[in-house]
Amino acid sequence: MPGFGGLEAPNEDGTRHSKDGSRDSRDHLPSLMASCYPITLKFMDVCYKVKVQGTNTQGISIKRVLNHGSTPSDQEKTILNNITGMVSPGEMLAILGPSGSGKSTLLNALAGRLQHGHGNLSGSLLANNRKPTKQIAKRTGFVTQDDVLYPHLTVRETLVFCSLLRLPNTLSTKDKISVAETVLSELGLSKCENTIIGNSFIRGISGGERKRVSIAHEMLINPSLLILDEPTSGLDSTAAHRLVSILGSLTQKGKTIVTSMHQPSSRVYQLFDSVLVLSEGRSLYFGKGSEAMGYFEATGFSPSFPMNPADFLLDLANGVCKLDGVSERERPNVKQTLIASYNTLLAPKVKAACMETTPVPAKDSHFVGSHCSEEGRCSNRFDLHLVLSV
Ligand SMILES: Nc1ncnc2c1ncn2[C@@H]1O[C@H](COP(=O)(O)OP(=O)(O)OP(=O)(O)O)[C@@H](O)[C@H]1O
Repeated sequence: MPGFGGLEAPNEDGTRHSKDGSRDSRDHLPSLMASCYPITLKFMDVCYKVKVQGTNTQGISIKRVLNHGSTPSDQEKTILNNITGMVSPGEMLAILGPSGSGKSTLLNALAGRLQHGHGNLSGSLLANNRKPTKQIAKRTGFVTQDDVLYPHLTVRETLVFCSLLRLPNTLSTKDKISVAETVLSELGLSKCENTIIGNSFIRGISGGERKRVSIAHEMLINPSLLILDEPTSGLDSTAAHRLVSILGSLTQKGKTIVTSMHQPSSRVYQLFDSVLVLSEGRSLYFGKGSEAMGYFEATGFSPSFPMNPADFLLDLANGVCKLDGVSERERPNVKQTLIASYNTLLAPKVKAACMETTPVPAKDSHFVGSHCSEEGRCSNRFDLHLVLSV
C-alpha cells in the first residue's frame, strides 16, 4: 500500500527492493543514522543580563501609567550568573532547578538561540575546543518546551514531510522517506504512525507520543548535539522514564545530550550522567549525578530520611532544608551557603576540567553519517547562530 509521498511498503523480510529487484540504498540508512560526529560542549562563566524596564520607547506610556506617572528606571536583571560545565559525547547532562532558575535561558544560550539586543550575554562556549562553527550549529537539534506540530497530519506524515523539507538534496526522496521511517521506529512511534497529531480540540496522539514526535522531528537531521527543554513535562513517571531511556539509548550512539527537567523520578535521575543544579541563575552543583548527594552531605546538607535525590536537590535549590539539631533562628541562609560552597569547593575543579583539552575528532568532512555534511545542504528549521564571545 502506498504511504505518504507514494512510498511502497517494505517487503515481508523488512528489506526494500527497487523496481529492478536489487536492494535499494535505503538498506544502509539505519547504520548511517547510527553514526555520529562527536561533539564535546563546554560552557564557562556564562552570564546573561537583561534590562527589565524603560529600555525602549515601545510601551513606555503604558509603563508610566502602571508606575503611577513616574518614569520607569532601567533595571538590570541577572538571569545567569557564571555558569560553568561541560558534556561529552555519549553523555546526558540534566539541568535541574526550580521554575525561573534559568534552565531554559541556559539551554537557549548553549544552542545560540538568545537573540542579540535582548540581553547581554558573556562567557565562553566551546564545541570541540573551538568556537562553534556553522557546521556544529547544523548538527545541533533543539527540542523546545512547546511543540510546533501540525494537528491534522498523522505522525508518519509529519515526519516524512519534515524529512523532505529539512534533509539536503544530496539524498533522494526515497532516502529521505526512509530516514523518517528509521527515526519513527527508533523513537517507538510505529504503533501510532497513522494517528493524527491532534490538539486540544481534535483528539490525537498521547502527550508522551507527542513529545517523542517532537524529538523525532529533531532526530531527522541526525544531530550530534541534542538540546531538550523539559521533554518530560506533563508526562507520568512511567512515560517520562521511557522517554529518558530513549534519550539514553541515543547517547550510546555517541550523541551529546543536554536536557532540562523539572521533577525527575529517582529512576529517571539514575539515567543522567551529569547534573547541573541551578538556583536563581547560579550553580549549586555540577558533577556526576551519582555523586551529588555525597557532595551535599559533605557540605552539611543531607535529607532526614531516604528520598529521591532529584527532590532533595530541588528542595535545596528552593532553600528548603531541615537541619537536624539546628533551631529555626540559627538556620543559615541555605541558598547562600550552598552558592558559597560551590564557589570554593566545586567551581575551581569544574573550571579546570573545562580547561583541559579534549580530543578533537577527525576532519568534519570524514563524517559520513551526517545528512548535513560539509558538501550537503541542510535546511535547519532554526537559524542557529552562536553568539557567545570567547
Ligand atoms: N528576556 C527576559 N526579560 C526579562 N526576564 C527574563 C527574560 N528571559 C528570562 N527572564 C526571567 O529569567 C528567569 C529564568 O527564566 P527561564 O525561563 O530560563 O527559567 P526556567 O528555569 O526555564 O523556568 P521554567 O522551569 O518555569 O521553564 C525567569 O524569572 C524569567 O522571568
